[in-house]
Amino acid sequence: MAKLPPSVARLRVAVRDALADLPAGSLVLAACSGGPDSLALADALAFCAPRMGLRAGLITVDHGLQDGSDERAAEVAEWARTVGLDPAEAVAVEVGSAGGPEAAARTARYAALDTAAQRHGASAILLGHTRDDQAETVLLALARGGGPRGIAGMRAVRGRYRRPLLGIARTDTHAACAERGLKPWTDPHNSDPRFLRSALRPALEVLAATLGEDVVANLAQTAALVGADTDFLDGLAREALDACRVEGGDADDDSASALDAKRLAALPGPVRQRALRAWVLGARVDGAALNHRHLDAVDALVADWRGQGPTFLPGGLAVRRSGGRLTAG
Ligand SMILES: Nc1ncnc2c1ncn2[C@@H]1O[C@H](COP(=O)(O)OP(=O)(O)OP(=O)(O)O)[C@@H](O)[C@H]1O
Repeated sequence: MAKLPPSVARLRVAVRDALADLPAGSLVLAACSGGPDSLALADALAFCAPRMGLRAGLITVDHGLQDGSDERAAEVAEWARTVGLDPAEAVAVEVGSAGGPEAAARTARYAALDTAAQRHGASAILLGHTRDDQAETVLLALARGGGPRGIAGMRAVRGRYRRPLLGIARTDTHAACAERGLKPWTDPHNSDPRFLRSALRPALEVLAATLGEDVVANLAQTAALVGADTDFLDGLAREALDACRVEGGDADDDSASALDAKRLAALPGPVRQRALRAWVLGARVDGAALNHRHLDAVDALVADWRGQGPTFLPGGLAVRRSGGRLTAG
């Protein structure tokens, strides 16, 4: 019997490990662009799922942004049927313009994937982000001053989404496609420098040439380490937040409860700042527009209190301190 190529084996092990906790009979969907990463992922899923007592399907989203994208999506769905993925669906979406082309496509894509998962009762949706994508994410977060939350990069599990390939090199997904005779589609955006990630690729190549090939793995490893620390601190912050809550504000008001400023001030900075972030996010703030300057201003009401006025957050939420209490409304 021919030996399994290492790239194919690594992908299958990664997919198997990522699905190990799912009960038998669960449906897992691969989100597949038709590109090499998610095609290799879908192929590994088609192999692993039946051997694990799981059901497996594929969703490909047609963003309608390029000529022939509908045909490409139909081809991906057709291929999926041939390898036994069921459901195998091409879903067309309308892409808006909010936040720029990449963000608008992403928003439409995730909405379509969520809807498909609900329609089919899927337990998990798999994304094909690789170790190289993770390294790019970390580099971008470092360059933008993203802080630990940004440097933690993409999470292996986020709600129903899973990323089995975060530890797998892009060279492996490409090799696996070649070994398995898969014909990935090359997204012209992936080499279009107008798109930020594409623009980062040469920067990573320079870093790898200067510091050694391990740079990509090390950046991805940094994300995993920082992610674990961040999760731990977030857990402490949630407990601390609950301990700081006091009755306050208008009983009819569904805004966040009031907080005891003195108790907050006694917390270590990293825990306090995370607790305050969790608190405002629970108070109908526009989370996507919330940045560190907003959070610093909220923190100053506790840690640098000089009788200052309210701090206004995206979405119109006002955080104020009075009578030793912090309220948001
Ligand atoms: N049109 C799409 N339909 C379904 N899923 C998609 C689509 N585009 C992206 N995805 C999912 O999101 C992941 C990340 O997409 P992105 O375009 O950033 O990645 P990529 O590294 O170019 O991956 P790929 O080689 O799979 O295209 C993909 O691996 C795939 O799981």
